[in-house]
Amino acid sequence: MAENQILSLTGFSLHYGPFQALHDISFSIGKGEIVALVGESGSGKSTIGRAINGIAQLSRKVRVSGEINFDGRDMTMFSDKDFRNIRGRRMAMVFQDPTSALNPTFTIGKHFAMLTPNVPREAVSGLLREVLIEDPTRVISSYPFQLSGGLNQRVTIALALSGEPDLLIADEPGTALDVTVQARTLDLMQKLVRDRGTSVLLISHNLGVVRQIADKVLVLRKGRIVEGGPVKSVFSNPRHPYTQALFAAIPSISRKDPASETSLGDLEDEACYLHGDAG
Ligand SMILES: Nc1ncnc2c1ncn2[C@@H]1O[C@H](COP(=O)(O)OP(=O)(O)OP(=O)(O)O)[C@@H](O)[C@H]1O
Repeated sequence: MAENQILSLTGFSLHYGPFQALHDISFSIGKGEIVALVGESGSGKSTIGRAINGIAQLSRKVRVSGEINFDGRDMTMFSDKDFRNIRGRRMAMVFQDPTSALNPTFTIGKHFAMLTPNVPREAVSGLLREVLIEDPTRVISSYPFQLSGGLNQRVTIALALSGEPDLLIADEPGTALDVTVQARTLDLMQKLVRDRGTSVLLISHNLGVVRQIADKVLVLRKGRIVEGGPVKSVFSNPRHPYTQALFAAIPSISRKDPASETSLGDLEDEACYLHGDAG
C-alpha cells in the first residue's frame, strides 16, 4: 500500500449466505481525502462501509475474500477483538439516524466518557462548541431524547471525531433529518475533517452534496464499481450509462425535462438548493 494511503480494498468480495453483494471491489483512500460512494439503493454502499468497519463480518452468514488494508494491515485477517480495538478510535462511523447511534439510557457526557475516557470534560466541551453547540454544559448532561435530531447528529460527529480517527465512515449522515439541517451538518463535517486531515468514506445518495464536498467519487452498481475518479471529471464527463442515468435521476433535473441529458448547470442548481437554505 502506498505511503500516502490510509485504506485500500483489493479484489474485495462479500457474500451474504448464497447472495454475492460485492464483486471484486478495488479502490483506495488517500490521507486527508474525502471519497464518496454513490449508487442506487441496494447497490452495496452500506455493505462496503460495514465491511471496512468489521460489522458485516459479525454475522456467521457473511463470507469475504480479497483484501482490506488499513494503514498497512490486512483487516480481512482481523478478529472481532482487533476490530473493536480500532473502532471508534482509529476508525469511526457516523450513521444516517443519529438516535440509533446513541444509547437512550446514557447522557451525552457518558457517551464521551465511555468512548474516550482520557479526554477531559473541557476538551469535550470544546469539541461540542466546534460542532456549533452553544451550550455544551447542558448538552453533556442531557439524554439524547432531550435534544433535537440536528443536535444529536452534531453530537455523533463530535463523538466520532473525539477519538481523532484516521478514517471516518459517514453513511448517509443526516438523511433522517430535515434537508437544511442535513446540508448544514455535512458542511460542518467537511470543515472539521479538512482541519484535522481526517480521511473520509462518504456514502451518499445526494449527488449535489457529493459534488460539493468529495475529492473522488466511486459509482457502485449491483455490487460492482462501474466508474470512479476525481469528482470534477466524473461529474463533467460521466462515461458509464448507469452514472449518466443516476445523474439524470436528480429531482431538479428530471423535473425540468425527464428526457434531457444531465448538465453541470443542473447539478450546480441542486447543490445550491441544498446549501443555499443552510444558512
Ligand atoms: N444482512 C443482510 N443479509 C442479506 N442480504 C443483505 C444484508 N444486508 C444487505 N443485503 C443485501 O445486499 C445488497 C446491498 O445492500 P446495501 O444495504 O449494502 O445497499 P445500499 O447501496 O447501501 O442501499 P441503501 O442505499 O438502500 O442503503 C442488497 O441487495 C441487500 O438486500
